[in-house]
Amino acid sequence: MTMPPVKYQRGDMVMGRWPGSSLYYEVKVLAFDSKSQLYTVIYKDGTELELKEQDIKSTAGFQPRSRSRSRSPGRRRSRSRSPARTTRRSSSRTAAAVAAAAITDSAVSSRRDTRLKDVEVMLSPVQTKEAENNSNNRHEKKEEKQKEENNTANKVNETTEAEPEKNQGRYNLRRRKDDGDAKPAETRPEQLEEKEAKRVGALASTLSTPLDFGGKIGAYFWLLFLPAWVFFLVLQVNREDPSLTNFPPPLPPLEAFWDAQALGFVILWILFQALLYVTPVGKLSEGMPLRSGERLKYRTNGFFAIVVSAITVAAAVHQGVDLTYIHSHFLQLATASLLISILLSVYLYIRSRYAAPEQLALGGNSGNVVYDFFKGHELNPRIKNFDLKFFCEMRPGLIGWCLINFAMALAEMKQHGLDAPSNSMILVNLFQLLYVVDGLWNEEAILTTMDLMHDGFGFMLAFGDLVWVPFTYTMQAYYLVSHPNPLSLPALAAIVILKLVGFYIFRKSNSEKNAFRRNPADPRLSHLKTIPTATGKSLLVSGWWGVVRHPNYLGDLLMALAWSLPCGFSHLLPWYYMIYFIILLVHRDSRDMSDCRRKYGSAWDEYCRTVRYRIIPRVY
Ligand SMILES: NC(=O)c1ccc[n+]([C@@H]2O[C@H](COP(=O)([O-])OP(=O)(O)OC[C@H]3O[C@@H](n4cnc5c(N)ncnc54)[C@H](OP(=O)(O)O)[C@@H]3O)[C@@H](O)[C@H]2O)c1
Ligand SMILES: CC(C)=CCC[C@@H](C)[C@H]1CC[C@H]2C3=C(CC[C@]12C)[C@@]1(C)CC[C@H](O)C(C)(C)[C@@H]1CC3
Repeated sequence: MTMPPVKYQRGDMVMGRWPGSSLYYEVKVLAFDSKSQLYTVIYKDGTELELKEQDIKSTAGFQPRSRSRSRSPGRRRSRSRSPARTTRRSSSRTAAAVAAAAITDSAVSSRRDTRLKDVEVMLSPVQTKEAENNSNNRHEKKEEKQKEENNTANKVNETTEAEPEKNQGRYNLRRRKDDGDAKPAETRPEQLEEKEAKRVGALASTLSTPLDFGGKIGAYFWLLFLPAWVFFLVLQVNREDPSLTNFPPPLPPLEAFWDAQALGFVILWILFQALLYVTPVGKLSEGMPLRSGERLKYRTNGFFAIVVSAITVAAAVHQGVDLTYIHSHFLQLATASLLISILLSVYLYIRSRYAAPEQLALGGNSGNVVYDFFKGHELNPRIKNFDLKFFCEMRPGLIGWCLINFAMALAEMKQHGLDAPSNSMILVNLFQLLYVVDGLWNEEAILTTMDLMHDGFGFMLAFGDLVWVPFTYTMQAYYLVSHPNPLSLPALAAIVILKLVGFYIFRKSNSEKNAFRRNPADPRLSHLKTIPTATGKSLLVSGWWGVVRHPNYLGDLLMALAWSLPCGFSHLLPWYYMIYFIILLVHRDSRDMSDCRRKYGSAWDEYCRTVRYRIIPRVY
């Protein structure tokens, strides 16, 4: 069977109809999916849509508009206008003005959301002659409004008429279906047939997304560097003087890395956590809507899991189990975990090759085996209801981190003949325990984070969750075992205050965003201002998210500082987490910035203009 030729080519400038209206805007063709027969186009404000061929026209069929031709938006605005246009001038706003005007109290905006019939991006709309005639006759008033110029801003249109309703299901605004807070305005499952949604998912997953982490070469580098770095830290921290001047640490014989019993313990630990995860205790929480419109269910019983784990460990210690084994076999335990994370990543890579397109993440499809293996391609790999990514991120490594810290406290007592751990060790243990317990208590909030919503599950996260977190986040506690650092009372008090301030910012900001994403009409958030976006989702622009663009990172960084301070300043090694964390969060922030720019177009630009700093107010 021969396929009909593709009418529009990648890079063509054409006119694309805006969903639910008779308006056409100049768009650029980005891709065509032969399976779904949908074109991906990009509007001038950066919003991407998938359109059918019948909703695309070549520019030739459109009335030339002298006002918009070959003039920059700036020049157009400053141009003198005909008297006939003066009545419209007030709404011929600059992009910034429109978006600024669109910053509304969330109470108002959520009320407005429920009345919305359409969300419109104003991008120099142009109509076909036919449509214009009709409009002239039927909707004179509306036509007036539609003709107004506005090049890049998103605008929420409250006044659209019935026509959009019948059109809506034919268009696919990418990301709409994974929007949590767009229900009233956007998510109309009955209008979007399942088949259509699947096709959108399929198209989205085949689009190439920009490569992260230094691209293909970067992936090779990270694959080798990350495990090597873990071993470097583990070998270094054991030394009496773990300073950089003693680099590189002497390499032990290869056999020293391996211990079958250690592998057995790691497997047992993971199975134990898996058993707790599947135990039908606790809430079944809904994830954010996927591209297919589906919402997965997650068993969020993390707090139950850590409590049962703590009781089990306490009982084992009581029975005489020597947990200092973890300190003395750290290297072998790390090797065993690395092996498991590699095997898991191979499994994940293979199954992602057979996964349905709508189950894939938007990254990890470069076609390069190493990059895709590293980045991960399947969004939510599951064995029946067992969600591998969620489980790995929240259970064995995270709870294992606390177990290892506790073992380090016991090792410190044993090594120095103490009746109780040192103050520094207690602080590090309690601070990090609080962080983990909080994460598990608010486990549902993880469902609105980048990793869960957008990232595929591959080596990076599998290794990060099973090796990186338990074996490098425990460096401070490990360091303190052989490098005691007595703390004065004022120092101790200052560190505790720092931790609490950081924790407060972290928790409040994460909860605010999570509550808003889950229910934007939440009355507790009615005092907050928001910016509507073309996807139907809004952005918080006051409250914590109006202070900086990532207030949660700020709180996290303050806490990280409080974790390193108890170790003193004699070595750089216990500061490793702080340094790594700054790099990680700065990189995550810029990754998120470009993702959000792609998703929200000029609304995101407006958010960035309103909230100028990324993580630290007035600094960064
Ligand atoms: N300890 C560690 O190793 C570690 C590592 C990384 C992260 N973390 C912590 O994990 C938590 C989650 O971090 P994350 O990196 O996933 O990022 P995040 O800040 O939780 O999520 C970013 C997402 O939030 C939404 N968003 C951004 N600005 C918004 C606004 N103004 N209003 C409403 N929604 C907005 C956007 O998603 P949508 O618009 O699509 O909803 C954006 O993609 C953070 O607290 C972070 O500190 C810890
Ligand atoms: C391999 C490397 C260098 C990176 C992998 C990153 C990975 C270790 C982190 C990515 C997201 C992080 C995260 C937490 C732990 C570390 C990550 C998985 C988190 C579960 C820690 C506890 C918090 O309360 C949290 C907010 C739930 C965290 C969510 C993000």
